[in-house]
Amino acid sequence: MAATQTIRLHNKTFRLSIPHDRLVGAIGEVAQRINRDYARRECPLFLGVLNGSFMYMAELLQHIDFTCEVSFVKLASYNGTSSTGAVQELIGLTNNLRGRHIIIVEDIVDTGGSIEHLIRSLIGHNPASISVSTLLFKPEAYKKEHKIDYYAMAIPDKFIVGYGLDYDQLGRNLKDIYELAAE
Ligand SMILES: O=P(O)(O)OC[C@H]1O[C@H](OP(=O)(O)OP(=O)(O)O)[C@H](O)[C@@H]1O
Ligand code: HPA
Repeated sequence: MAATQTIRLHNKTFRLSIPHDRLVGAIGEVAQRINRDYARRECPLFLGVLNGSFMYMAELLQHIDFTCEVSFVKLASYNGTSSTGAVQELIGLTNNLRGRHIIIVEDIVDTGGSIEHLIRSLIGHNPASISVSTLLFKPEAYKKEHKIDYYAMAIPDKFIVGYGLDYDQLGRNLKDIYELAAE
């Protein structure tokens, strides 16, 4: 069924930006790169960042062909459509990370504040390696130095929802990605 062209969430209108089949195609391609790079590493750990990463994680892992573990942590930094700048504490980490190869799984890297905070916390656990995988990357908004190793798609600096991403908690269930329409 064709995707709806515009939707309303709370008081805002969003228009269709990236249809589901393009997301899935791009995830398949990035998964093949991860498969090549990690084929010889001992049981890598995919570490998803909740809430937004759940859809990307579910699709990505169906394309991963090496033995791996999966876990999730939580950070929260956003209110409404702009960053509060205050990244909160990392919660939910129960794995022993010493000597592990960690692949962080994010729905979006925007300013980079969240992954910078997460990477700093993870380094303290002495993992063997850390890489970043994200469904979407906003290069024009990115303010940090850490390399974004695996991104399925680079997108313009516009607020988006769908496929795990929310506007004030709504829109995460949408199959497609929508961008905020000018009022
Ligand atoms: O690169 P940044 O500017 O830090 O933005 C990216 C982060 O913001 C969103 O999380 P949010 O804190 O909104 O939590 P959520 O996943 O529960 O929506 C998103 O899931 C990333 O984790
Ligand atoms: O564009 C976005 N949409 C939803 N959540 C986000 N978190 C960072 N950037 C975004």
